[in-house]
Amino acid sequence: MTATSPALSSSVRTETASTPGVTCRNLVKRFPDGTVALDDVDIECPPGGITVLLGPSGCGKTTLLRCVAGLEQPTAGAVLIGGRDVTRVDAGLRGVAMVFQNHALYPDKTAGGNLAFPLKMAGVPKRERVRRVAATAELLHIDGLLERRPSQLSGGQRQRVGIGRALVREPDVLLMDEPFSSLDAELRVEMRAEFLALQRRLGMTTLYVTHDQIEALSLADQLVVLRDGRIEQCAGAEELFRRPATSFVATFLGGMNLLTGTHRDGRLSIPGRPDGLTLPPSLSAPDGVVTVGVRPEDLRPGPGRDDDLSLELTPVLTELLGRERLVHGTFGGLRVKVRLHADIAVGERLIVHASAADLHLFGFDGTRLQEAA
Ligand SMILES: Nc1ncnc2c1ncn2[C@@H]1O[C@H](COP(=O)(O)OP(=O)(O)OP(=O)(O)O)[C@@H](O)[C@H]1O
Repeated sequence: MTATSPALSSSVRTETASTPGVTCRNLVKRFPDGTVALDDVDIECPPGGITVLLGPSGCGKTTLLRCVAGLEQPTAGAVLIGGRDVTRVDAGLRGVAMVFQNHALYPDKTAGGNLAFPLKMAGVPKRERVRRVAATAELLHIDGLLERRPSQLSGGQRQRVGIGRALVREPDVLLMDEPFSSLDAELRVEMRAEFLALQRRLGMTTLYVTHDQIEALSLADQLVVLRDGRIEQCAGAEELFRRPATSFVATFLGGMNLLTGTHRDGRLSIPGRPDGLTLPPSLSAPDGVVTVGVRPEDLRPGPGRDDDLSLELTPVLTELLGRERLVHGTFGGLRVKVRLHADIAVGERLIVHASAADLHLFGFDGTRLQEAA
């Protein structure tokens, strides 16, 4: 079955001749040393939308981009662009451009020279080259910097040139591999917003790799979480955050607390807590090993209500986040994080509650058990 998100942003275009989507069909990539980087990956990237690939280091994100770009040949499966099978088509003929984390600019060329280079290689006549470089530079606000070499540019300016060098080719498909991860936090947020506005304006189908969950949530029309070369979940960003399909997705996106124990008759026995935990009556969990998930921001101090889950924690560490604090506590042998507005002393008793509606239930194999959360 092809993974495609049911709840995509309205800004995603329907497929037209000018905006092809990208399909990865049963992609497998096994490297000569036996490493399986992609294991039967099916993704449908909607035309004009941003599909974000998210997952831990080594899960296959870059390999997937490289297979779409044509820089890597898959061991099995196919890549389709606009419905056309391009698996055996040269990278330069796919209508795809890639932006790398480290910009990969030519140090000896000026910014303008870097922008013009891919056009020169493609045999674009000089007049047209000059026109396109000027238009791209204006788009990215680097028109005053075209005479400078990369060493004379700031990190953000260099990355603008990197993006410009991809856009100047007017690609149908833009592939971005952690493009802003080397920038400082403030600039990263600024560049991300600028890129989003630009992508919405130009509407090229985009595959975007990131480690950063905030970046993933803010950019994705469709979010794909990869784990060990396989798709863990593919959905719209909000859907994926609201209803993670597995406990892995739940912890990876939003750092959900997972309380795993053995359930019987409304009580969850947890290692190190012989008294266990009483589950809210409305949470219908099967008997046996289950995991109850709750996000740090969904736990609150103060009086509990009838259908709440209540936890008595021992705080072991607190971190200041700004207005809030992240309190790391223990509950038996489990670690639990809570976001609080007030400070709390380490070692002090802390009782927190969560509404049943904010709880997520996963089975012994980590898959989601309940439909609504
Ligand atoms: N040329 C190669 N030969 C052998 N194994 C490789 C090769 N390139 C990548 N791998 C392996 O394939 C797996 C996926 O690598 P990939 O670079 O796609 O992961 P990633 O999710 O992009 O990681 P990161 O976030 O750290 O960049 C890893 O186990 C990696 O070691």
